[in-house]
Formats: sequence, C-alpha cells, structure tokens
Amino acid sequence: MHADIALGVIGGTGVYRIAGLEAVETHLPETHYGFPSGPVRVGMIDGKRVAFLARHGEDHGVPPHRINYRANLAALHKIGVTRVLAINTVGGITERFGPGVLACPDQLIDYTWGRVSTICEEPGTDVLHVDFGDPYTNAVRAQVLAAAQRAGVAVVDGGCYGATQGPRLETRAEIARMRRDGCDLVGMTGMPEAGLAREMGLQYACLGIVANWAAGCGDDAEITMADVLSIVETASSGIPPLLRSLLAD
Ligand SMILES: CSC[C@H]1O[C@H](OP(=O)(O)O)[C@H](O)[C@@H]1O
Ligand code: HPA
Repeated sequence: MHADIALGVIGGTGVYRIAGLEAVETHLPETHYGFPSGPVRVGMIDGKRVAFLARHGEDHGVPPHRINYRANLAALHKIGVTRVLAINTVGGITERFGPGVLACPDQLIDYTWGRVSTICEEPGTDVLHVDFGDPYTNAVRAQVLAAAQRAGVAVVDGGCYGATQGPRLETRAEIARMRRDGCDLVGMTGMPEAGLAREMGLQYACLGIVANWAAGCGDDAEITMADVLSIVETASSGIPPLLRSLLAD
C-alpha cells in the first residue's frame, strides 16, 4: 500500500523534470479521455510522494492547442493526486511581472477557442456549472506563497493570467487589449487546464515563470525560444526549494 501523493506538479515549457525528485515509479495510465502527454513520474521529496507530468510531453512534442488537458489531469487524478501545482511559462504584461519573476496569479481570462474545455461533453454526463469566481484554489495559493516565503524564494502574490490560443505569440495590439482587460501575464495553457481541474475536484494553483516581456511591453526585443528557455532555466532554480518547503508543511 502506497502512501498518498502529497502533490502533483505539471511542468510547462522548459520544466521537464524537477531537480531532487528521483522518480521511482513511472505511470502511463489510460484515462476515460485517453492518454496523458507523457509518463507521470512519481518520486520522493523529503519523504513525501510527488508526481510530475510534463504538460507538452518530455520532448515538448505537443503544442498548447493540441494538449489533451483532460487526460493529463485525469491521469494525475487516477494515480491519487488531489492537489496540483501547475507551472506555466508566461510573458509579462504589467510592471510587476518582468522576466525572471515567479508569480502565483489569482485570476484568469480565457481567450482560447476550439479546445475541449469541459468534462461534460458526452450525452449522459452530468451537466456541471462549477463555481469559478476564484479560478485557483485559494488554500493552495496560500500554501505556495507561505512556502515561498519560508524558503526565501520571491513570488509575486496575485495577477491575472490571460490564456491565448497560440501557438504563435501575440500581436502588440492583442497584448494592449489584454492589458486593458486587466491581464498581467500571458500564456497559452492556463485554460482549459484550470477549469477542468475545478470540474474534476482537484485543488489547483499556478506558479508562473515570467520568461519575457509580452509583445509591446518592456523592451522591444524579439521573443526567441532560446531566450525564453534561458530565463526559465535561471528562474526555475527557485522551484526545488519552494517545493521542499511546501511539502514540509
Ligand atoms: C514562448 S514559449 C510559449 C509556450 O510556453 C508556455 O507553455 P506552458 O504554459 O506549458 O509553460 C506557453 O503557454 C506556450 O505553450
Ligand atoms: O509572450 C508570451 N505569450 C504567450 N505565451 C507565452 N509563454 C511565454 N511567453 C509567452
């Protein structure tokens, strides 16, 4: 009989493993929605079981609009995960969210289209109207922020994540509109992931890694994947101590 899984981590762009998490089990569960993007690696961090799944696959083969978000979350759920920390690489729109910042947003706006965004698709399934006023689980946000503080890792509390369709980056006009709408961060995977997590009853919070200024914000530099990955590599050094602190709680 296994101990419970204390945390499920979904890694985004540039985060394909967690330093210090030595995987001892690998699961590739078939779910009601099909297979996840790749294997779920389960290992120990300071005596606690942690599951890790690379959202785009470990070789980053799945673009944001083609991710089977339902299968990813259902796979975590199936192996016993109840609390999820989603790591999302994002662009920064407003001043507090420059490259290198870690952030734990508290709101989001969904600009995606054409994605399967609910588990009540098939005839015969219950129609769900989940409360989504606070799209992230407040208790998990509080745990993440407290853990970061204890670990001495700077994490900005709050902010609004705007989820775009991608895979292309946004135009300056699109980002200007998102700023007017109240978005602080932009990424391509925050939805439907957060909404599905709520429908599945998973506790869920986002840790955003700001990799670049969004189009027309900050400097006017071209956004390149090489720069994004380099910033993510540096900024994600705060993640292992944050996780150890979160799991020690
Ligand atoms: C310029 S990188 C864009 C890519 O990175 C983000 O992925 P994730 O949210 O999984 O970390 C963004 O959503 C895009 O998929
Ligand atoms: O500027 C961006 N836009 C959308 N998604 C992103 N993920 C990292 N940076 C960005």
